Amino acid sequence: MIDSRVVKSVRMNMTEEMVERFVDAASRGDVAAVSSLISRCASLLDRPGANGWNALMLAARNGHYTVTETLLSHGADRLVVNRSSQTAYDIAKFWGHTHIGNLLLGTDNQSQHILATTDPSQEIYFSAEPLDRLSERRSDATWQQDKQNRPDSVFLLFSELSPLVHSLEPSTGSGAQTSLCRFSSSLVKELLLKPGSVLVFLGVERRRPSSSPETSSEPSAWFAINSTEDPEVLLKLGGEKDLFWARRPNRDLLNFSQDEAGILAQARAVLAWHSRYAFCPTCGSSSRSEEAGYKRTCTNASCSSLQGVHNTSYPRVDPVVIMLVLHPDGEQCLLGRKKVFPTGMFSCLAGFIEPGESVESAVRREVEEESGVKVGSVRYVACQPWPVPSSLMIGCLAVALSTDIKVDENEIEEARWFPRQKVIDALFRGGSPVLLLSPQQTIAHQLVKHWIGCNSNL
Ligand SMILES: NC(=O)c1ccc[n+]([C@@H]2O[C@H](COP(=O)([O-])OP(=O)(O)OC[C@H]3O[C@@H](n4cnc5c(N)ncnc54)[C@H](O)[C@@H]3O)[C@@H](O)[C@H]2O)c1
Ligand SMILES: [Mg+2]
Ligand SMILES: [Mg+2]
Ligand SMILES: [Mg+2]
Ligand SMILES: [Zn+2]
Repeated sequence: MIDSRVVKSVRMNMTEEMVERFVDAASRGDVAAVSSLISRCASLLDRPGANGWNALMLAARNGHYTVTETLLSHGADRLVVNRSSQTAYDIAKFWGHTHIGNLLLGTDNQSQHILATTDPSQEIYFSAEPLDRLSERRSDATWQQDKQNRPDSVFLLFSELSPLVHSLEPSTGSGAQTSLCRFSSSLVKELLLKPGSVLVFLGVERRRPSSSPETSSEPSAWFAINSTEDPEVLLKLGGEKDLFWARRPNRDLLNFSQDEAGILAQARAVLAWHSRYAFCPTCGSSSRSEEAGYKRTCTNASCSSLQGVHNTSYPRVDPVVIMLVLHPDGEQCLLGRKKVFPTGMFSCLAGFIEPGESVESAVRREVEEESGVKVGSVRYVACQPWPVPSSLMIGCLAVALSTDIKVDENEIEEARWFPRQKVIDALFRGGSPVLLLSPQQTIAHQLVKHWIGCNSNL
């Protein structure tokens, strides 16, 4: 006679073994095994393995998109937590699998749609890093000279900080409307000898475009030049091509591909610093560019800036907080408009961080100064280099403690609480006379989208 306890224990072992096989398949990204095991035993879906992690968490941990999708399509519960109280979404986010995080946030078709549109590669405009900056090479004059002479090196041309660009055919499909004009060393050789030219080494390509011929085994170096020569004369350097200067910073700089925008953010901010620091901030003597454009040194031998390290000798970045303030009810957000905004446009509040201030304090101070609203908790979300001239926008979500609005009319014309649905309409159904958001290339837009995405799971 078989002891029923033995049968039960054997069954339990078999189930546990199956659970382990199932979570292991999810962890390895084996979609076929995951699907076949679910079809044999649907109850496996949310079962945790011995370490407390279920299949969805492991797929999220290891970046397996299709497995995550399969598990969700079978109804996996995305709110289950592991022993550290993390959901699969928390895990995907922690390990940087943004696309899986977005997938996990969606609860229905509507929010899937919303989230799908938040992922045009998920990169924040101006923040791509296609070049390796190779900072250790900046003081290697021989290496720099060699790179400047190479035929495959790329030179970008700026006049008064505006880049020389050409229009792209819409058929390129990248969404970019303009592209940076690339010059070879022979074309800019003479320009580099002019006293008003400033040269900055940007870095070397991390990846070679597959279409470009393998002219050398080394990746191409990129440089930026700001010239004070007559812009009309400079245009002729490009030959017959249809080139123009992208002059309006807040508009013309937003039409590039993600990679070019990243290069532009670096080049323009460093060149802007050169144009503003031609004279030493310590003694007023002239200063000269060194370290491939990453340092300016005072020409006055007795200047105290030559003793020790001084931040005035290096390119400057101004930190700015930009925040989407949420109403305590979680269903509205605070947006403001400056007088200069187009009609109907509202955006996140923003302000420069002051010396001796934390990000959180700056968020609370700027929101209260500009809108009269008091803010409690603050959470960092993402940042964006903003090369106008050289800010770093530090994007946060913040929760209001008070709701009465009293704007500082010097900075803001109007601030209002906008219900979630109005914001969704403005994001996904185009702007309306009621609410027009800033373009998607801005972090303000991305913060709003992020809030809508997060909220869809609540
Ligand atoms: N990418 C985006 O989504 C986005 C959105 C909003 C603002 N921004 C940028 O953020 C920056 C700051 O926003 P703001 O204008 O509301 O800031 P703000 O609220 O601090 O007000 C600006 C004022 O601060 C003072 N100020 C203090 N430190 C400064 C500094 N280092 N440089 C210039 N002025 C300084 C000046 O008097 C200036 O007029 C703006 O330059 C804007 O270009 C970007
Ligand atoms: Mg302010
Ligand atoms: Mg402001
Ligand atoms: Mg301020
Ligand atoms: Zn000096």
